[in-house]
Formats: sequence, C-alpha cells, structure tokens
Amino acid sequence: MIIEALEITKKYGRDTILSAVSLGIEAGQSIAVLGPSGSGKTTLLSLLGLLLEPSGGEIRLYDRTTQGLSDGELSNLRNQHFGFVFQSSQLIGSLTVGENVLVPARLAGKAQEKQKRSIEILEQLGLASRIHHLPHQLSFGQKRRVALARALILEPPLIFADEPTNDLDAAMAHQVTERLLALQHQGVALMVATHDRQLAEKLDRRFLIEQGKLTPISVQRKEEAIGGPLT
Ligand SMILES: Nc1ncnc2c1ncn2[C@@H]1O[C@H](COP(=O)(O)OP(=O)(O)OP(=O)(O)O)[C@@H](O)[C@H]1O
Repeated sequence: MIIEALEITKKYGRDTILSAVSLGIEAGQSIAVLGPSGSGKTTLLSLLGLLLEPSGGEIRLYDRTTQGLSDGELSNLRNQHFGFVFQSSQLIGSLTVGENVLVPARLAGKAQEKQKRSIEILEQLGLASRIHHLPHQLSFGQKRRVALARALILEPPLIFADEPTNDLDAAMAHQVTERLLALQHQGVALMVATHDRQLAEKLDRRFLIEQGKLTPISVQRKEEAIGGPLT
C-alpha cells in the first residue's frame, strides 16, 4: 500500500465532512472518487496527499504512520512520493513553464539532474514550444498540462488529480485522460476526483462520497453517480 487512510474523520468546526473513511491505494492502481459538489472529494485527496491533517483516524504511508510528523517532514514526503494536479495548485506566475516544471526538483536539490527530463516531459505533453512562456501566456488546457508535467518531474509513484479534465474541451480532456492512463500503464498509481464519466470508467476502482461516507460503486450505483447508463 502506498498510502492508506484508516477510519479517518475530517471536521471543519461543527461540520463533519468525512466520517470513518478508510481507503488505500496500491502501487500502479487507479481510483476514481466521485460525489456531488461539496461532498468532500478534494478534502479526501488532500488528506491522503498529506496536505491536510485528519481530525481523527490515521494515515499511513508505506505502512508507517504519518501522525506527529512536522510540516517540514510532511512536505518532504509529499515532494518525494506524490505528484499533484489540483485546481488550486497554481503555477508560479513569475517563473517560466520550464522553471515551474522544475520546482519540485529544485526543492529536492535535483534541478540540474532533472533539466533534460523536464524538456522531455514538456515535449511529450505538446508544450515544447511554450517552455519559455510565462503562465499568463498559456491557455487553460496548457496550464493544466504544465501542472501535470510538474507533477511528473520527480517520477512519483502516486499522482493525485483533482478534476483533471474539468473545464477542458473534449479533445483536451481526451488528451489528459490518455496521458493519465499512459502513466498508469507505466506503473504510476492514480487517485482522481472527477465528475468525468469517461475518465472514471477507465480507472480500476470507483468510490462515491456521500454524506461523509465513502462507498465502493457497484455498476448500478455507478450509473447513478456518473449520470446515465453504462455502455
Ligand atoms: N477550509 C475549510 N473550512 C471550512 N469548510 C471547508 C474548508 N474546506 C472545505 N470545506 C467544506 O468541506 C466540504 C467539502 O469540500 P470539498 O472541496 O472537499 O468538496 P468537493 O467534493 O471536492 O466539491 P467540488 O466537487 O465542488 O470540488 C464543503 O462543504 C466545503 O465547504
């Protein structure tokens, strides 16, 4: 198990967002988390991604507890083991595309070593001609792909993606989906919060968050959750 939540609860003030949720992800596995807006998908990904602390329960990384670790230790673990493609994980406006992609490598003291790889990833994502551009000079879909490139630079075993195809046109959503699936093919585990039915259907397991509870989606529930019969 790369990361595992054991009976975790998350409260904001009096609101219980997640209640006794358990979920783990193995190397190379892909999981879709579905649920209505505000149900707690981003919260769950943030907890498993060690960006948020649970109010109760435990999160284990490679079978070792993460309880009691300092912010610095958590930050190192995130940088080492996870890539994030989050709506909120904005690019740094004053850095070029190439520099943004290298930020995790710089934090790990590997900027020089990863320089060549950053160019290769940007080429694979069709962004080679944008390497010296600043984020404000990019389209929405291009920014999303730069965030994906940044998530891949240190070749993490697990990528968290929050609505990776949201607000993209069909062709771009297809490209991002194919890229994520290609990563899984290479052995990368994926944990994806999504409303995108086509993406969710292609992942190994699907879960629904509703009223603070996480349940595996059977075929029938999947139809309800992702809007329409399966083909
Ligand atoms: N920092 C916070 N303080 C208080 N409440 C919060 C905080 N962050 C999230 N919430 C609340 O927690 C609930 C779950 O939010 P979350 O962003 O996880 O939902 P979501 O399922 O990802 O929604 P969406 O599909 O709209 O992105 C929401 O009701 C939200 O208002």
